[in-house]
Amino acid sequence: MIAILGTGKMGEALLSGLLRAGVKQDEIVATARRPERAQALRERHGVRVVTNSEAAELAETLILAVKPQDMAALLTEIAPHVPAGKLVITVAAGITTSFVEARLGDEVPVVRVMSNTPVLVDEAMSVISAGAHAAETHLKHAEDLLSPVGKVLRIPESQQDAATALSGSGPAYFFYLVEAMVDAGILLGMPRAAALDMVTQSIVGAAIMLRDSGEHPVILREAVTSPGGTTIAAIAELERHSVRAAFLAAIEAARDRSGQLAAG
Ligand SMILES: NC(=O)C1=CN([C@@H]2O[C@H](COP(=O)(O)OP(=O)(O)OC[C@H]3O[C@@H](n4cnc5c(N)ncnc54)[C@H](OP(=O)(O)O)[C@@H]3O)[C@@H](O)[C@H]2O)C=CC1
Ligand SMILES: O=C(O)[C@@H]1CCC=N1
Repeated sequence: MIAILGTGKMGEALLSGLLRAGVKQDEIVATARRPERAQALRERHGVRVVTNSEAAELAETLILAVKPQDMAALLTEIAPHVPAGKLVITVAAGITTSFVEARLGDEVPVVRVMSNTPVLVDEAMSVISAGAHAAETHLKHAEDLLSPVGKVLRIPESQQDAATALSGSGPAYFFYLVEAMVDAGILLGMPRAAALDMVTQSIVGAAIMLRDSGEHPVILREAVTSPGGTTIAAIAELERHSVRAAFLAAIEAARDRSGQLAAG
């Protein structure tokens, strides 16, 4: 039995992914804080919604997906129900495996995961790291759960905050870029729907080329950039506005914020 504790946006995305991957409805339970949220989860997914302590008792694998600020309270609540035999998987920015181990007891195997919202379309990027008591079997189990909903990479826990900044938050940067490009289309007099179509298809095409061609992004960009042409006129403006430096600073800020989150 798998339990998802704190089934909000990310928890529900994982829940739906596990169901699509073939986990049966009676092999998974969820928890929620508000009755209306519990009802919505039951109606949408046909799973049982139980209390946190029931979930911790029932399941061998616990996926904790509350906000970082809510993690300490949740761990205190479930601690009496989590013996060393259970696997605890966290999906929370900034929450270290030692933070969890300190509250659940010494021997509990913990795997820290940072995934992202494309889990909803089976295209997640999930990075995983083992806590002090997580063995190869625990990492493998976490990989098996996450692989059907996207790509999984093992990384040292010291890189988790950086990964949170890059791929956990990553989709938001692309949505932001799309918004900005659609605004540019509007500025040029393009109807909004047409601009959104053009930008969306461009980002999908570019993403698939990047993933499937194996080419370096510089090569792909150079192939679009004709001497004296339109693309270089745009890139000159991006450079003039220090867009690359803005990305470096932004992602560094996200990494730093991830490191602060466990403190609340
Ligand atoms: N959104 C994203 O793109 C990503 C988020 N994450 C991580 O996932 C985690 C969840 O984020 P997200 O899904 O966006 O946040 P949400 O607020 O949507 O989900 C958290 C859910 O947990 C519920 N909750 C809080 N405390 C308890 C409790 N004690 N018992 C049961 N349920 C509880 C909340 O209830 P209520 O609805 O009442 O507030 C809420 O539904 C975070 O730690 C975040 O860092 C990771 C990767 C990407
Ligand atoms: O913004 C956040 O804190 C979460 C973590 C990664 C993506 N969203």
